[in-house]
This record gives sequence, structure tokens and C-alpha cells, in this order.
Amino acid sequence: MKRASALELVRAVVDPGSWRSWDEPVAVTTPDAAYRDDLLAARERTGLDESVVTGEGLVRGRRVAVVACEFRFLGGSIGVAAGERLVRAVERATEERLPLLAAPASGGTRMQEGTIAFLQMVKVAAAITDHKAAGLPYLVYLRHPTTGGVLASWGSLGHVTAAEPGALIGFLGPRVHEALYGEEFPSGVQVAENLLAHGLVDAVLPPGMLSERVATALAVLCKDGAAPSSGDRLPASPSGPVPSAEESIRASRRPGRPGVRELLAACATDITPLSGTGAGERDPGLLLALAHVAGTPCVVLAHDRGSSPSAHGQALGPAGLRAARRGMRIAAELDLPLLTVVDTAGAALSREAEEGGLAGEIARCLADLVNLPAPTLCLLLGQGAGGAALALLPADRVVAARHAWLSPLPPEGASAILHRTTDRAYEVAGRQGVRSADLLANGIVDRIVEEGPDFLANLGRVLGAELAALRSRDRDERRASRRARYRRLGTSAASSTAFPPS
Ligand SMILES: CC(C)(COP(=O)(O)OP(=O)(O)OC[C@H]1O[C@@H](n2cnc3c(N)ncnc32)[C@H](O)[C@@H]1OP(=O)(O)O)[C@@H](O)C(=O)NCCC(=O)NCCSC(=O)CC(=O)O
Repeated sequence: MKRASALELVRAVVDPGSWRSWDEPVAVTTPDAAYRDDLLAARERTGLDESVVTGEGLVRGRRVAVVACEFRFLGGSIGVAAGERLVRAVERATEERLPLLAAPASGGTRMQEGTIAFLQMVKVAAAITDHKAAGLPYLVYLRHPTTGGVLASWGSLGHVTAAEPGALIGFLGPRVHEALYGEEFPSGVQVAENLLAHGLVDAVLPPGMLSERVATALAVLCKDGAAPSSGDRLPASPSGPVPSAEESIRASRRPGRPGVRELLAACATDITPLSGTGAGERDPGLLLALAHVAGTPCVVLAHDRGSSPSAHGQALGPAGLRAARRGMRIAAELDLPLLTVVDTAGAALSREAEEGGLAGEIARCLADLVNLPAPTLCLLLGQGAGGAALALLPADRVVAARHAWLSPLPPEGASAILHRTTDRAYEVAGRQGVRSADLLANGIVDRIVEEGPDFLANLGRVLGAELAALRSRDRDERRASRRARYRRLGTSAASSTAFPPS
């Protein structure tokens, strides 16, 4: 496939005329005559003095630091000079508080320089860790081909990672595999599209789409917008009769009830979908995205019932919960508000889910979420059955749709435990205090949104106001009051009015 040069890639992504190189010239000092000849030939061929270019430009008007490999320069391989140039660029981006875009294309560590070149991976990874620890975004665009120690360091540390269509992306170079094992590496594995299918990258897109997608992601990651929407008129507080548990459970399972996709379509912009854990797993039951929700930048992680006509939708498994924890880490690193959306008929119940650590992942989600430094808001949108629902619940604030509910397991399961039949599900749910009104009374939910004709628009307004209010609070105070809130649950201080059982 055609390979764009480093500077062609840069030109594709930055605004015309805005590129400023940060590169300081490097001299050829090696005593190895053959390597010296290789370097000089590479310089002649590319017009560059090393295999990476670094600098800054505007991406749709925003200053962004960019580092990119030139594959025609010794296979884009990284030796000491290239490693040093990369690290200086990352450090400068951190100092100047610029978001960083990396666009590698490389055969990995430069073989001519050996082990000292290999160890550059450590300092590059350390510099990127510092950049992220400073709360700054790091985006990666994996180009054809990206292999070895480049993929195993700065290629795999992005908050968001995209790849070039058809690009060869893998740890072991196919040439090496063939030489070592005498056979070709299986085809179709080290290919961008296969990485997407396995939750290793978030998107596959051509260089021509990069500037738009980078701008969209950075609009959220750099926390643009978020004018507090306190002037918005919020929907009136709920009044009128409280529906029974049966009414709410039936309503939450009605075909056509809006899910997270309808919610985002109604009140989110600048959506960047993220895919999977980044560690080889994805789960269609979990939607992870960056977005502006009602104008506030946030990480969204949500149960996704998908387009499945079944009321049960797509069950969430351990991989989905691991992807959720990836979203929590991004929110924590960038101090972005996190919006969770609960709408699940229950976790995946299967051998794979058990062996994949379902219970452990629920535990880790709960622990991570209740301790997350970032502002957190949970929307109980519909069904809230069992641990898969609770895993996304313990936020600073919890908003519930009128017919949303939360129960320790699907109501039919509760009925089976108590009465050895699923037939008494609604009766049991009524006694378990699952309704939004019960949750409000027990201090689990802070606000209920009625489900009238403007349901989604009202939800958007409430979420916007809640997110804006959360962002204006002091971080330590917010975290302490979150912990206190969940510590209090079940004690008399937690509940206000007790609703009669439905
Ligand atoms: C990246 C590739 C798939 C690209 O294949 P192509 O057929 O497109 O191109 P190619 O093989 O002709 O490579 C183009 C030129 O770049 C050179 N080249 C490629 N990789 C290099 C490297 N790591 N060091 C020095 N030179 C390298 C090639 O020798 C060739 O030079 P010329 O044109 O002069 O012949 C392949 O080069 C490859 O498999 N490279 C090895 C990848 C790998 O396993 N790296 C691990 C390194 S150790 C490491 O990184 C640490 C770690 O693994 O953790």
C-alpha cells in the first residue's frame, strides 16, 4: 500500500501553513562505516536527518504537538537520536500544555544501534506517562506498518487510538517470524481491521479524516465548552401518582423505549466512540464514548441494549466491565466528568462470563467508580438488574427516569429464590423497593425525571445542569461527600420519606 511520508501525514492533519518543526539537527557520529552509509543514504532519500519528525501545528485552529515517523528512513526505526527527539517533543508538549498526536510507522528498535536503542522505549513510555499524568490528552494514529518496540511503547498508550485502513500493525515483524519459524505469520491477524474487531484500536480511518476526528476528540478531551447551563429551565419536580413496580418494570421493557443511543442522538455532540479495553476484548453490551452531553465534555459509559428486539438486549460481560474501567481511567486522568447510563436486564450469565471474571470485574468497577477523582453522574435510564447495573451506579449524583428501577437481580430471579417460581416477580419487586420513588426515598437517587413527551430533551437538560454543578464543586469536598453518601445508605440518615410498598 502507498505510504504517506511523515510530512505528508503532518500536512494532512494540520491547518495549512501552521506547521512549526521542533527538531534540532542531529549529527551522524557513528564509528560503524556501514551504518554511517545507511544513515547518509536515508538522509539523501528522505531529506530528513532522522526517522521521526516533531513539531506543532493547528488542528482546526487548536495548537497540537505532533510526532510522526518517516518509514523511508531506515524503516522508521528508533535509535538513540530518534528516541531523544521523541522524548524532547513529548516533554515540550507537556510543558506547554499541548495535546499530543503521535503517528508512528516503524520496524521498531533500530537494529544497527542494538540494546541502547531498545531501551529508548522506556524513556519514551515514561515521558508519555508524565504527559498523561499532567492531565493532557495523548492520541495515536497507527500507520502502515507499525511493529515491535514502537507498538509496544508509544503506539499503545493513547487515550484514543485509530489506525490506517489495511495497515500492518503487530508486535513481531512478519519478516522476522518467517525467518525464525520458517513459515508465514497467519494472514489477517496483524491488520488494522482485525485490531478493531478485537478492541485494540478505537477506529480505522484514512489520513484524510484524521484532522476532523482529532478535532472532535480534542474538543471533549481538552474540555471545551461546558458553559454552566444553570439558566436553563429544568423540568418541574415530579408530582402525581407513583407507578407500581409492575408498571415501571413493564414500561422499562417496552420495545422502542429509548436507550443510550437515542439519548445521545437527542442531547450529545462531538461523539467519539471508543472500542473495547485496548487489551484485546470488546463487548457490544457496553457503549464507551467521548462526547459533549448538553454542552459538557464527558466520558460516557453505558449499557447498550443495541437494536436487539428482545427486552433483554445485549447482556454485559466481564469484557464490557473492563472497557468501562478503561473509560473511568480516562475520566480520572483527564479530570473529565463521567456519565454512566444504567439500562440492563442483567449481566451475561455464562461459562465464559464466569471464567472471564464477571464477579471480580463488578467488584473492581464498584471500587474504581466510588473512588474516582473525576466528577461522576449516573443516569438510571431503564432496567437496573443486578451487579451489572450496580457496577455503574455509585456516582456523585444519580438521576433516574420515572420508570427506571434497580434490583439485586432480575425480578424473576428474586421470585425464583424466594418462591421457587418466576411468577411472583412483580410482587417481590414491589416489596424490594426497586422503583425510582423508593430509590429517591432511600437516598440512592437524587432526582427523578418524568417520562412525558419531552422525555429525552428533559433528560438532556437535567444531565447538563447536573454535570455543570458537579464540575463547579471542589474535588476533595465532592469525593468526601460521595463516600459519605454511600457509607450512609441503609441508616436512617439516608432516607427522607418512606414510600409505601407498591
Ligand atoms: C516493518 C516491516 C513489516 C516492513 O516490511 P516491508 O516489507 O514493508 O519493508 P522492509 O522490510 O523492506 O523494510 C524497509 C527497510 O527498513 C529496514 N528496517 C525495518 N525494520 C528495521 C529495524 N527495526 N531496524 C533497522 N532497519 C529496519 C529494512 O531493513 C529495510 O531496509 P532496506 O530497504 O535497506 O532493506 C518489516 O521491515 C519488519 O518485519 N521489520 C521488523 C519488525 C520487528 O519485528 N521489529 C522488532 C525490532 S526489536 C524491537 O522493536 C523491540 C521489541 O520488539 O520490543
